[in-house]
Amino acid sequence: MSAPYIPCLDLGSYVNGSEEDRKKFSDELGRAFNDSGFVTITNHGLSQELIDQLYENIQAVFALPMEIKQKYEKPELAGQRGYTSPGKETAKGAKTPDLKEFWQIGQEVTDGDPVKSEYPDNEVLEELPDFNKVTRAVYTKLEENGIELLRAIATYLGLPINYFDAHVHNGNSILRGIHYFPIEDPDSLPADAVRAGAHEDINLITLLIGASADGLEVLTMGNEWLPIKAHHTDIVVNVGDMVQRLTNNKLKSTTHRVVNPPRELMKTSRFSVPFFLHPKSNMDLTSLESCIDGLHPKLYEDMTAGQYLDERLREIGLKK
Ligand SMILES: O=C(O)CCC(=O)C(=O)O
Ligand SMILES: [Fe+2]
Repeated sequence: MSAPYIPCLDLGSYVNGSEEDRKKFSDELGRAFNDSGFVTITNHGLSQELIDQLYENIQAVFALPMEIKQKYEKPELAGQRGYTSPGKETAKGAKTPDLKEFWQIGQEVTDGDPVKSEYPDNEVLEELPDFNKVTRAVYTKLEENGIELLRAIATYLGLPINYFDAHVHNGNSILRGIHYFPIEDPDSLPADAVRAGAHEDINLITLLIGASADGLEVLTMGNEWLPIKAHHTDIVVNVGDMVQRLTNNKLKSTTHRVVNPPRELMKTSRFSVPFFLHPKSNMDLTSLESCIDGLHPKLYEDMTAGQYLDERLREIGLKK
């Protein structure tokens, strides 16, 4: 169950519901994104079996010896595919890198779309053949959910329901498996070292599969950190900077972080799997005219999604 500030919505009522149910879902989603920028979602169509397989596989990857994992670390890909070791990503504006390692999986283009040439190949993990199959299934399901959520947002914004469809078809989305590793000696850490420093997501929207332990917090409008209490099987969904830009801050890309566990749990791992839904790089993120008026002057420079992503990857240290 989530705190009332973060509503829990039934995605099944949108995907399979009546016109009235769909309108209600889209209004509630839009209002929440206008307010806290976060919701949790039930009835998302990912079976418990698939989620369990995902976690088994994610845990198995990070349990591999470092020399195996590093075979799949390609700094020239700016962490966008395969493995990224501890100490590489630093939240924008922070000095100390996050206490995490991660693995990224990107889009597979299979319909002859020329956008294929823009995407590096996925790293195929030879040691765990199931990993590639399971993560691909999760990628596809989360992408489908994300497209439905963007349709509901388009309706809320008064845009044609399929406004985002062509932009996200074969988009540059990323599934990221994260391991927040055990901290053996907390006293040896810099005082500002955290699992994930306060940040906003870069992409359109993020869908996060039930993190394996507490720790995720969002910054409320009252400037307080609120822990997210999602049920293990729920998906947490939040607005990213690309939707915030497009809507000239009508929908909020809310700051969030992952805090370190209490001292007695420092030696435990935390796993989570966000899916960062990105459009194709040529999507224009110029703020919608309908979101600009005397009370809401235009805040952002015009930019494409590709230009914006490039700028942000440099800011967080993944791209040199
Ligand atoms: O691990 C989590 O619960 C959140 C991760 C996150 O916010 C991110 O990777 O952008
Ligand atoms: Fe995030």
